[in-house]
Amino acid sequence: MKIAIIGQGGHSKVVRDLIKTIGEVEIVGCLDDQYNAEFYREQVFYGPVDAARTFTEDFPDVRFFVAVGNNRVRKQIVERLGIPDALYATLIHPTAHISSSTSIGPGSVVMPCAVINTDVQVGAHAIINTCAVVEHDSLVANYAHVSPNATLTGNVMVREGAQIGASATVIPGKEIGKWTIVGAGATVIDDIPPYCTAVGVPAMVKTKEITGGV
Ligand SMILES: CC(=O)SCCNC(=O)CCNC(=O)[C@H](O)C(C)(C)COP(=O)(O)OP(=O)(O)OC[C@H]1O[C@@H](n2cnc3c(N)ncnc32)[C@H](O)[C@@H]1OP(=O)(O)O
Repeated sequence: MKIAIIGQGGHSKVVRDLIKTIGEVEIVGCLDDQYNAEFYREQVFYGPVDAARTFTEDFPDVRFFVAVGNNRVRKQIVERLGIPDALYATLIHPTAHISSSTSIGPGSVVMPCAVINTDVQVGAHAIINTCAVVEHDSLVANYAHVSPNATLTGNVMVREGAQIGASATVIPGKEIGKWTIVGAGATVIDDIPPYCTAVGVPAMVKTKEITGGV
């Protein structure tokens, strides 16, 4: 598979490393708004994000991956490009355990040693980060991020764009509202509303966002 990576920050570095590990995937494009001109270096195309549209015409077999860690920015880029879902790659590290009954949407990545158990749904452009555990019947919706070492126990619903911070735990059956951030190390024992930040053990709502979602 040939792939064009969108975004050149820290998350992108890890994604490119994962791609090397997978093998059989060749990076043919690096797109980021830090490039204001289009050019080739060592047979790899570099250019601004919007070059992705013309890229699909020149290289119809290329798949795209938005490797931007910020959930909101990732969504904004996907919406701005309007590329069909089928042209996004789904990337899974070979050390991740994924149940055969799990579905993972386009543009999502599963990092090393993550475990995604039975009947989980992972939406599009989501991140299941290093050593995260997503237990049975849970949902990780579009643009959500389960950070390194976080644990979603059974039947947990993580709504669109929400982030579960590193090493946080959500007990069974709880819902994390869309675009909410659960702080690192939190233990969630109640539903958390959308558009807020919740921290601590047990997790309490700390700040209500005034900006809303994307
Ligand atoms: C590979 C990767 O890097 S993947 C990325 C993984 N990233 C993470 O896990 C980061 C998760 N983010 C956090 O935990 C952040 O601290 C957030 C989002 C919860 C809060 O960030 P900010 O909005 O910048 O809050 P800020 O640092 O100003 O702290 C606000 C208050 O919350 C407290 N607080 C912040 N984070 C936490 C936390 N994780 N647990 C407990 N309390 C916290 C602060 O002590 C402060 O308390 P005070 O008002 O009593 O002084």
